[in-house]
Amino acid sequence: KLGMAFKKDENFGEWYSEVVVNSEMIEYYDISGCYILRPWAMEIWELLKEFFDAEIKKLKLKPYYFPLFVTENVLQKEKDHIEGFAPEVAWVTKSGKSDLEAPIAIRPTSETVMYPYFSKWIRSHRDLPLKCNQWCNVVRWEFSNPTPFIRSREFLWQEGHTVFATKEEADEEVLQILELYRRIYEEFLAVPVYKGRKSEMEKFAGGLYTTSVEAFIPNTGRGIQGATSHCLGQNFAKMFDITFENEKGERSMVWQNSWAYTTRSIGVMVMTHGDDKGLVLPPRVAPIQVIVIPVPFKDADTTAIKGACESTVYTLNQAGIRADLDARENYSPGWKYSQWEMKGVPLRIEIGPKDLANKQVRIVRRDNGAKVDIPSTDVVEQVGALLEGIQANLLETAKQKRDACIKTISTWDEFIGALNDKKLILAPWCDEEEVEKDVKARTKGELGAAKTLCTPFDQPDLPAGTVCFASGKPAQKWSFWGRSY
Ligand SMILES: O=C1CCCN[C@@H]1CCCn1cnc2cc(F)c(Cl)cc2c1=O
Ligand SMILES: [Mg+2]
Repeated sequence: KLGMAFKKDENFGEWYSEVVVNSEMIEYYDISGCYILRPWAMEIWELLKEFFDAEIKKLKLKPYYFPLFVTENVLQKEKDHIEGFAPEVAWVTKSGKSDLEAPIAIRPTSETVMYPYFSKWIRSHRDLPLKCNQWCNVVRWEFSNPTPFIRSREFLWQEGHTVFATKEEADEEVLQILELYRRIYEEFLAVPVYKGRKSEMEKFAGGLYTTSVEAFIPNTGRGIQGATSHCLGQNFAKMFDITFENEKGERSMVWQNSWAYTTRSIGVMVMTHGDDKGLVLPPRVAPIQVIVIPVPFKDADTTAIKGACESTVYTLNQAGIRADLDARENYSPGWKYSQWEMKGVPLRIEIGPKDLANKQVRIVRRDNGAKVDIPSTDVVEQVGALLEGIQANLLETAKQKRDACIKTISTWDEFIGALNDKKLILAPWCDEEEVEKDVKARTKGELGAAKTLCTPFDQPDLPAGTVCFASGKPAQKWSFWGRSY
């Protein structure tokens, strides 16, 4: 069966589940919140990883792999680090029929796994900076509605954990990594994001401050954290006794960062670009950028047509373009068009007897359906230009849709109105946590409460005398508010 049963603008949740399955990214699994990531998803993950890993290697990050398991007493090391998270920790309590002496946790994140060894490895300033990154899975036994890529009980991520002698070095790296996350979203996934700082209430409790890139899903009117880069300050140095002897022979505590992005990024891309024909892939993350399909005609020379298709694929591959041939005999061209549209392949090339005779190929764009006939000799240049055009068009279109959802407000009534209109709200705020808590309390409901998403680095000017939309006190900053994933 082909085609979508649900429409994006009518049944977003069902549409999304259908797209990730029909495009062969996801297979549902018999444990709730767990999903099988199939090649069409893993190849995207690998393309993102290729970029990010190369970039952090330039920053001198070293690859590590720490154990999946952490003992109870180490995990509990610091109450406030894991307060509130305890219910989502998964525990191993038995092996075979026998109970383990002490339960062992499966890592939900790796601070407590790594930092005792950072303490052991770091003695002198010569051991700094320490730059550790691992690509792995983590488990968080969440109970809120599981969603493929977006919220799952196991997910893939990279987690960077770095250690510096000075706060200045840490502060600088936090922003370098955040810029890489922006690039992942805007340059690869074609998803617009805002860089900003989390509030004291929303930040990572164990850290000093949290920065993030924030996306927005217009269909649900919800913000979504794309990736996060924390400065941990010296909090974990204190917890885990990570100190070093500086040049003057004094013992000092280190400054640390930690940062991550996850397979959630793939789900954000699906939600942003998908349409009622299925997935729409940005070329820079498309496992197949061009699918070439022979269009045989009753007595036409099918061998010649197939030959033309094969040489087109070869020529494109030689130019570094990810092209493939769909020469399956048991499917009609029309069926193939629908299937590759469902999988979101950016370009389709059709070659039939007429095209062969005219020494041309027909190219069809997935993003806007445009068809163009081009001379076979120009195929590499034209395909390259079209792929760049699609990449840019997807980002621009997504930016316009997101910007159309932004509502700048100044009063409580306007805030509630915008919230009900599924807007991304930009509001003047007094920056008091009590007020943030109060807004959460006053907007509680089945759709979830409103919260601060981030305080964007790029601040509009705040006229003197502007008051906080919720408290009426003098506003200190503009912040993004809204419901979120
Ligand atoms: O976000 C990152 C970047 C990469 C490394 N980690 C930090 C903070 C992670 C917060 N966090 C997030 N979720 C958690 C869930 C848990 F069950 C426990 Cl015990 C702890 C946490 C927890 O600390
Ligand atoms: Mg969580």
